[in-house]
This record gives sequence, C-alpha cells and structure tokens, in this order.
Amino acid sequence: MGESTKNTEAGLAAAAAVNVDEITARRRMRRSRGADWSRRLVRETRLTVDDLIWPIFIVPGTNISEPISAMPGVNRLSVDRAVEAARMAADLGIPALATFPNVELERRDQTGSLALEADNLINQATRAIKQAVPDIGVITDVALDPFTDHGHDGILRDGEIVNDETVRAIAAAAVHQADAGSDIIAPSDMMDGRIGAIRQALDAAGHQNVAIMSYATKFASACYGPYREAINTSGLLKGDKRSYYLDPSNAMEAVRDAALDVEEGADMLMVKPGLPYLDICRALKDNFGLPTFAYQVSGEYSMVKAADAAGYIDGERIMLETLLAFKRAGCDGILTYFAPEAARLIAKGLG
Ligand SMILES: NCC(=O)CCC(=O)O
Repeated sequence: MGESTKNTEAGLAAAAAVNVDEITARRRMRRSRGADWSRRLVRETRLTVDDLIWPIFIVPGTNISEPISAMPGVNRLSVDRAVEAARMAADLGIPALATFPNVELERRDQTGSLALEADNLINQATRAIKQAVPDIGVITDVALDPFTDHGHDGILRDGEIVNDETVRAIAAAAVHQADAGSDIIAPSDMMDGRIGAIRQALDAAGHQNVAIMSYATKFASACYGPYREAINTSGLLKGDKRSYYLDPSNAMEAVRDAALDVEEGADMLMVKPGLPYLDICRALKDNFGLPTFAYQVSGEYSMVKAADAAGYIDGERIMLETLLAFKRAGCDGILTYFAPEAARLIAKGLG
C-alpha cells in the first residue's frame, strides 16, 4: 500500500469518527436559518422603496419616449412624459428622482454655456415636475458634460480641464437649478472646491434649504459607457476623465476627497459606480456618518439586463441582491435605473 493511499484511509476513518455534536455544541448557525419566519426575524438589512432614487433622462420636445439601445428598458423622456414618470414614481412610493438632460448637439459648446441658462432643459423639467408632483424630491446633476461639445465635465482650455473657472460656472448653474425648484444639488464633476462654492452661492441666493449631495467619490470607471449613449456624449469625448475622476486603485484618497466635501458643507455623500466600490461605501459611512448613497450606474444596469436577456442569470433576483448589498455596505439609498422595477417587486414582498 502506497503512502498516499494510507493517508487517504486514515482521513476517511477520521471523517467517519468525527463527533459533530461536540464541535457544534456551542453554536449551530443554521438554527436561525431554518424557517422563513426566523430568517425574517434575524434579518439585519432590508431594502425598502424608501431607499430608491430613480435617474431619468430628459430630451427636448413633447410626447417623446425613446429607447436607449445600450440600456434596455430605459427611455429618454420629453418633459411632459417625465412628469408622467414622476407621477408613476410617486405612486410607487419612490422618494426622489435624479434628472439628466440630453440636449441638441448644436446647443453644446466649448464651455457648456447652456448649463448657465435659467430655463434650460433640466430646469424646465424641474419646474414641470415640482408643479405637477410636488411631493417627489428632485435631485439635479450639476455638471457641464451634457452641455459641452467635448463631453468633459469642465471647461477645456489648451487641452486642460480648468478647475476654478469650472467651479464658478457650476456654482452659478446650481443657483439656477435651485431657483427652478431643485431640492438637492448633486455635483458630479469632481472639480476641487465645488461643494464650498455651491454652498456659498446657494446661501447667497437665499437657498439655505437646498441640500447638496456630493458625488464625493466618482471613479474613472469603464461602467459609464451606456450613460454616454443616453446623453449622447460618447461620440464627443476626447481623451478620458482621469485627470479629475478618482483612480479606481485608491481608497484612502477617496476618503480624503470625501472629507473635503464634508468640510465644505456636503449634506450627503455618494459613491459612484456602486457594486465595484462597496468598500468605499462602507469607508465613507464609517468615517463620516453622513447619509451615504451609491450610484448603481448604467454599465452595472446593462450588465444585469444583458445577462438576464441571454438567460445566464435571474435578472430580478440579481437586481434585488445588488441593491441589498448597498444597504449592507452602509448606504442609506441607491440611485438606480432599476428603481421602478425594484419598487414593484418590493411591493409584492420580494425585496
Ligand atoms: N453624472 C451622472 C452619471 O455620470 C451617470 C453615469 C452612469 O449611469 O453610467
């Protein structure tokens, strides 16, 4: 008999003689997992409709609902249709919408000057939604990328995104958004100093009650591809955004960046993208204790949709599992294109 065969036999004999009761005498973890009632009783984290923020895309015109091919099930909506969507979201119990404009290419320019127009598409949408559905929260993205002809979030001069001039433009755009009725200003540009600048500008304009949700840690991710189709910037973008978005390698830098936003007056923090950055969600919650949100971005949405359509996964279950994971990682809520679908499943008791 060879040595290894002898060892196998000894191992099998030991396995047969194991006294499992003795090992598990102190704790059997499966006791509380045995029945649905006890699983519900010990559940630590719950997903509710109150956790959902629904990002929607706005286009000029009326009665338009046009599909976005890279985001199955998501449409760009004209303002009138966005109002209907807001009503539906409110009926589902979704607390807030986040709006993103897709303006005509010929209205975009080097500095994103349309961002500074008081009655631009995003502000028209806010006015219409707040008038028709006053009880739903409206969160407006303040960034220049939907309005620049180069797709960057800042003003581009000699090949460089200039920080301070961009910050002044963003603060002015935020004032127009608050004038239009935005409840929460959410700057997504990652320029230095923008939270403090927006706070000063809002306060000076009498908008002390308008909150700021900082896209505090926005990473230079490959997950934004479908969004760029949705707002029609993919063909425009020259270069990449690594000189202002965070390096996906850096967690400590993300915390330092968020700390500045907290100091400058952010009311809420956001991590973006979501699922690959759950460690950052936990770090921000533990370090600052502020309301913390994850943005489950377009690429995350489309990956689930594509794998579901191919029959590789159960899309609904994966969706709910990912949303729950954000809660477990410390998030108070999630911006997600799944919001209406998730709300309906939660209402059926599937959350
Ligand atoms: N400023 C908003 C976004 O960049 C959203 C990105 C995405 O959904 O991929």
